Amino acid sequence: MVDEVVEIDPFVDDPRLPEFFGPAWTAVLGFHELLVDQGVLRGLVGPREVGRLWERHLLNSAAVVSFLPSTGQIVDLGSGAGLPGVVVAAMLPEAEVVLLEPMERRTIWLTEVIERLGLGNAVVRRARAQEALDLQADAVTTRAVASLDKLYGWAMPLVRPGGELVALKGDRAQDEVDSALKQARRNGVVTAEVHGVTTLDGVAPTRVVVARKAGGAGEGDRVR
Ligand SMILES: C[S@@+](CC[C@H](N)C(=O)[O-])C[C@H]1O[C@@H](n2cnc3c(N)ncnc32)[C@H](O)[C@@H]1O
Repeated sequence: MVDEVVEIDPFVDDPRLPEFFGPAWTAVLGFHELLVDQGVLRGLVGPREVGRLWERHLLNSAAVVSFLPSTGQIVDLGSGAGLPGVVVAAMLPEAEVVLLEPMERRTIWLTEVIERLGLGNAVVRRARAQEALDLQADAVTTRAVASLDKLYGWAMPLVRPGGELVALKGDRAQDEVDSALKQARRNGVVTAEVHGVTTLDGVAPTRVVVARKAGGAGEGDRVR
């Protein structure tokens, strides 16, 4: 009789990881350890996710980084366990990353994580997006929070003119973009592009939606 099956993460000792994360490696590895140690216990990740933390969560989070500015303010809307925000803060040390999360229990975790990892460029803000309208970020990231039609209304008011929403999405990303055109226009989105991103060979590709807000130099004022 087997009580518990522990899935071994196939990427846990992958020698490509330190090179992929570069100077962020120590912090990202530390974040992985904290999630393994306390993530399930504190209700932040499901038990089955522990064996998939690298592929489904940490590398997946890293997929947004190439679409983000390296300086300025980035807001991670609905940060939860810190995905993708903590990974973004580790990989973009010159940017200020606001981990925006309404649930107190999760903000306590996020505060502990940034202290333990020494991420001086990250701050935690306890609020729903609709309550954080003073923010005017260069970019807003988000993963697993809501469908794009709802996200546009929550995220775009927090994006400065010419800034962008960078959303991790699944296989239906293009469908979401297509069915949220009205909400895109209403919220000042001028372009919405779906990018397929592969972080490491052997890791399932992910989709990133980049939606740019009107107001940048040389842009029209309607979604394409
Ligand atoms: C399913 S979790 C995803 C967490 C994390 N982004 C991830 O990918 O693991 C959704 C998170 O969004 C937060 N959330 C829900 N509605 C929100 C809102 N209106 N503004 C900001 N955060 C919100 C929830 O509290 C929760 O932590």
